[in-house]
Amino acid sequence: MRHRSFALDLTRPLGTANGEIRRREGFVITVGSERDDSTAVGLGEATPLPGWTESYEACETALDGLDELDEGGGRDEGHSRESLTAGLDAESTPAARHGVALAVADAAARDADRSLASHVAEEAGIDADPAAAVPVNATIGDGTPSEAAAEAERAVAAGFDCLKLKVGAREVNEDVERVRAVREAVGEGVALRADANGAWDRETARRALDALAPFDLAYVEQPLPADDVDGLAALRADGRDPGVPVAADESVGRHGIEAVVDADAADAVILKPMALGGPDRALAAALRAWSAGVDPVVTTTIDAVVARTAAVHVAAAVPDVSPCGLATGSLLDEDLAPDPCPVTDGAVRVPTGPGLAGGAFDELRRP
Ligand SMILES: O=C(O)CCC(=O)c1ccccc1C(=O)O
Ligand SMILES: [Mg+2]
Repeated sequence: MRHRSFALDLTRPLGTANGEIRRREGFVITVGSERDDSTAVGLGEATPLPGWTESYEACETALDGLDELDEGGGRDEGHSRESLTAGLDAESTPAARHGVALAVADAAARDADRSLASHVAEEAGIDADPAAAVPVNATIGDGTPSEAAAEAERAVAAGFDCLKLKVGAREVNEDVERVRAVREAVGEGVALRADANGAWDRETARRALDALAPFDLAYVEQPLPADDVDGLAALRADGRDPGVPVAADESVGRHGIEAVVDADAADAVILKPMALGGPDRALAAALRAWSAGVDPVVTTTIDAVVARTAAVHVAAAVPDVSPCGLATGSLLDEDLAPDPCPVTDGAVRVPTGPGLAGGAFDELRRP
């Protein structure tokens, strides 16, 4: 196993209630084949986002430790590909575990000559064939009402029929005007989501949801802080008509899918493979949600192309998946490789494999 670092700037900062995301720094990870050196090299990506995952430094330390273990012991002493993943803790170093688990899964899928989606679906015990395409939402950061409306119009012109607008960075009244401007700009046929990133207290959240109800939002993501799982449950149990459905994001990362489902805290859950510790863990969480009647939505943490493509495969493995937050490649100013699944008509085509995307990342697989 090897890793090397990368840094990518966003085209412009993505404004959220929790500050701006300007730059993404992470690691590309490769693992060798178990059969011989000429076949599959698995590729992974660990792109930590503090607040959501471990720090860059903690991620690097975890990966360094694993590299040493791999070199010191070698496969003869039982350091199989799978045991690499087992050496990382998903709770304390989710991004590092994501990167390694992805590289291991990619190598296994390539060895079996099938797509990553097929591989992770089978490992998760899913019978249905993975989807050939995944619907996606456009992601619109904080900005004035006219900026938001202009971005929304551009997204709809580009084929999106589901938009997610960041809210909670300004006063509720201003966010209501932003959502109104977007709804007026795009008309009724487009699904709108809002993401408050935990910005509101209970009273403000109630006021915001009541004021946003006329605009027919598909859901508001994380209207309350991550720790207020009971508050989320109370917000959605209120029984208002029209009500605004609630999605949990940060709460899933902080307390786990089980706690969110058990508390009846959400209509939908946002699942970020990078924050949950790997494609396998994100897919398991999606199945847990799905079986409880909670709608799973897979998103990136504004990752580079390797992790973004992996998240597309995870989403493809979820039966009848709702639009996912995977159209984040355009937010980056540059990338590690050309995108093997660009967005057309509001959806991304799932690469057929083998592994992540056939030969699309061959440059990155070189030592
Ligand atoms: O869901 C999307 O559209 C894109 C992903 C996204 O919004 C996001 C990206 C990085 C960190 C947090 C979040 C979030 O959903 O809160
Ligand atoms: Mg969110």
